[in-house]
Amino acid sequence: MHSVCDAVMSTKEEAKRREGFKIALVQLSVGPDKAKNVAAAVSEIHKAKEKGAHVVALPECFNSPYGTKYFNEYAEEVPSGATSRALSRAAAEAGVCVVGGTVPERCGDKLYNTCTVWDDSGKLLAQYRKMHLFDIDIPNKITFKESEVLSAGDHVSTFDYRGVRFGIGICYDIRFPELAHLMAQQGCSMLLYPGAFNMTTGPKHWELLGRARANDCQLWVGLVSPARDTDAGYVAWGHTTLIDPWGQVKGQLDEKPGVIVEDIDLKVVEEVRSQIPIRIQRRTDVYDTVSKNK
Ligand SMILES: NC(=O)CCC(=O)C(=O)O
Repeated sequence: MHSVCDAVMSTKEEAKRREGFKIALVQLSVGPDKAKNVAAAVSEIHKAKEKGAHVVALPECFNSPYGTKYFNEYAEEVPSGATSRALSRAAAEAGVCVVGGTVPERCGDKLYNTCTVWDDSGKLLAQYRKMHLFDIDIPNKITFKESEVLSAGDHVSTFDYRGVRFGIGICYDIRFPELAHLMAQQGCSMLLYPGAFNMTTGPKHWELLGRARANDCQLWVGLVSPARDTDAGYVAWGHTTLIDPWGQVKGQLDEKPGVIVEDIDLKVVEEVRSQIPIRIQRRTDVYDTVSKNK
């Protein structure tokens, strides 16, 4: 039987929980050995738990090198594939929520760039397929065409954990403020973008876009990259970054493997939103962003 004292304690604990949580953004070294990549991710999930993390986020394409020629070979079904099963088990064993970066997902004859999210019992909480495919051509710098191999997702994906609503975008998705706005409108306090920018657009836009989305949606943003491997066909910028709802960088790695473990204070979301009330000042009589697909 629960006493009044127990009830007061649990209300206090609940109130504290609502104030925030600890996040780990893991910048992994990714190579051609899939099993090794997945084992490294699992090991980092356990280490993050030891550092007190409640939510652990991995980078884009963490089980495979990033490149159109790799996606078919490394693709797995969700949630039956080996990588899904390993993430589910790691989340349950460590007792954390795992935002599983991305993996090439096979579904029928289609391939997607997909993020899976696992709760602390190992249950699949969310599955998001990259909506804006990375097709760019900057002459003499970088040409990339994900759409040669991948199909685009068409659903916005948010999930709730510890009473907090999170939204997911994948890398190039961050260039599209409409997606971020939809997730903010749906009640998100934090957006997580597993991403692998490159040596041309990374220095120019990675932090800028993260700060822009944090500032215009007034929420926390986490950008999670693989570490840089200069021998890889696609060289990632790295610089995993955590940004607060004021648009300020609260933590940033360089190009090497590493992890950011930080407290996420949810009161800052309310503070910014009440002090600069753009959310209620939007001229939706003139413009709007609406979702046509939940
Ligand atoms: N993996 C990606 O979507 C890369 C996006 C990118 O580098 C960009 O500049 O945008």
